[in-house]
Amino acid sequence: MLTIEELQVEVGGRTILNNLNMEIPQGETHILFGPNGSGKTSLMMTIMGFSGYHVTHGKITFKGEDITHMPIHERARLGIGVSVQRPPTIQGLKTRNLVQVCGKLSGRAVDIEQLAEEVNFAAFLDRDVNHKFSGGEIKRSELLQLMAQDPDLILLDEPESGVDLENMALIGETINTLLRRGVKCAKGKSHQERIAPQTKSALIITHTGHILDYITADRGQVLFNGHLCCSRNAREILKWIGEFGYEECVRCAMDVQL
Ligand SMILES: Nc1ncnc2c1ncn2[C@@H]1O[C@H](COP(=O)(O)OP(=O)(O)OP(=O)(O)O)[C@@H](O)[C@H]1O
Repeated sequence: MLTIEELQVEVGGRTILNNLNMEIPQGETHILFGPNGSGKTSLMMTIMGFSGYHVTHGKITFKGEDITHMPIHERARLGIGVSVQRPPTIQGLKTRNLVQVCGKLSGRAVDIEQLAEEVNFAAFLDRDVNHKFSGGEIKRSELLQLMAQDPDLILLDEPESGVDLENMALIGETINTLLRRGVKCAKGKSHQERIAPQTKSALIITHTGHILDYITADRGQVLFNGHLCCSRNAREILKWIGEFGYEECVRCAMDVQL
């Protein structure tokens, strides 16, 4: 579904990503780990096509189409959706109207009230986008926009940041719904029951790994200094990072390559 080849990206005159290769097949969820400043958000912004992220080398292909220099709205139409780490406050624009715009991208009729009920967000529809929203409310607002858009590739930048444990179950359940993974999450604990095969793909950035208690990850990857240096089971990676830190994780990956 998504293929990235020899990607080099410059931000603010600095090379942030270098010779990066990545493949996310249809139906797979990949987890992206990496220390602060390693380039995770830059990678996500580049895939989505935000301005300021200049591809100086390499190619990004989505559903067989070269999207390397495609405008952001065309990528959204093609089926890429993103929840960014710190979305802006937009005073004067109601959340309802933004969700409507997202729904139009999906090309189907969207029942905004019903979607909002699913993320316990109906009371926020007539508030300005993110204006005085709490951290958890911002995440729910982002997920509601994604539910309306219904993208085939979902990019999530730290979905658990600022979310309390109870709301984390709701966030996890919503992500599973977005991914078409039928998972039931009892409040306060993770209980997974797969009903249907996943048809959507996802790339999820996490530092804490809490999201892994709620979703099923197919693969984990580690980004270090703008390079992907490890690709294997996400829980194993999380355990090693916790025990030995990123430097050791990178050293181990280099040993494997030798
Ligand atoms: N617009 C910009 N101008 C200059 N440098 C930038 C810009 N945006 C990002 N950077 C730099 O690029 C590097 C990678 O940033 P990025 O946000 O992609 O890292 P990250 O891995 O997502 O970090 P974190 O885990 O802290 O969120 C950082 O050193 C950051 O300061």
